[in-house]
Amino acid sequence: MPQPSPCLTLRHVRYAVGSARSSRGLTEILRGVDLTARAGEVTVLLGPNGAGKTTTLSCAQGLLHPTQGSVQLLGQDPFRAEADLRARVGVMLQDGGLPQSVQPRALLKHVASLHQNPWPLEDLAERLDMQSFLSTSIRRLSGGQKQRVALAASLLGRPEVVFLDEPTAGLDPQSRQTVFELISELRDMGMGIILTTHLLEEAQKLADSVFILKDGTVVRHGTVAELTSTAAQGTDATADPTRRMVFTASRTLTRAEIASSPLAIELDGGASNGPGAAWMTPGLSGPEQLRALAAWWELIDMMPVEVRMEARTLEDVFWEVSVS
Ligand SMILES: Nc1ncnc2c1ncn2[C@@H]1O[C@H](COP(=O)(O)OP(=O)(O)OP(=O)(O)O)[C@@H](O)[C@H]1O
Repeated sequence: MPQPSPCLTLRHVRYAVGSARSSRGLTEILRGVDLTARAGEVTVLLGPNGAGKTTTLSCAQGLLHPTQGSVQLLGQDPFRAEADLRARVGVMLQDGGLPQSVQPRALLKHVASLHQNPWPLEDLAERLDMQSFLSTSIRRLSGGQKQRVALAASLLGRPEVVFLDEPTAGLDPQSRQTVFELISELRDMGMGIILTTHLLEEAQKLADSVFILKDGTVVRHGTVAELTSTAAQGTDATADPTRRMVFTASRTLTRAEIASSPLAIELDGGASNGPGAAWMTPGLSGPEQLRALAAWWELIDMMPVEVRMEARTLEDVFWEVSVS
């Protein structure tokens, strides 16, 4: 099947702040970002705090001009584009960007009036379960309610591309599910959706394409299946990259014990060493490695509370990238 056309491309985008002449010099925030997002797909940007996600989105939206490299958004340079491009692109403002004294209904009506073929307000409000607070001033809304107002404002113009910076931050599980469903539907309607999130489970469910940033560059990219089936760095070449084993320790492991493990082990998902901590080993090639681990448990006199095999997830890939 032919790939859908790109709605956004970033080629070798560099962005620096400061001045070569000042004592502090130039600080490079983006160090050559390459990224392609396609119409009818959800493209997710992941990365630890400070990786450069927001700066990448700002360059993609034309809010910042790259120091080097090029950006094409719907075939145009967004930094120099005219108003017609703005009407085709939706951007979700963070809470601080919403006018606080206005009611959502008035704000959304105003936004709708700026577009030729807006989404009917009542319909969108119903989809996002917003009817009960359309007439409450934004200042008095909860964080999750404000989040939905911002999302609705970005979608009202039926944009071809929408940028969503952490669209489900602060939402309860039910509202999060509502937003997931809406995003999936918009994708199926052909919208290009570019989003950042710290919720890796959400990224795994929604993403057609994932870009993991670290220190201002893309360190991994691909579909979730591609990322989770690529062997982790430092893994035995014979290991199955799609599987990992997790065991829950009954007590704290000493440094010497960890170093004596026959397979590299890491605390799972940022857990801390202690009783009940989950340790994982990425990729097991066969039962002989499990036997070696069991022999090690016997040697250090530690019987795990739980042992399980799991499919490798996007979260595993994220942690591998974050600690490497
Ligand atoms: N104008 C600026 N001047 C100096 N440093 C900046 C500027 N803008 C961003 N930075 C730095 O660049 C790095 C990347 O910032 P950015 O906001 O793009 O990261 P992020 O991946 O979105 O992080 P988070 O997940 O915390 O939102 C950070 O270390 C930030 O402090």
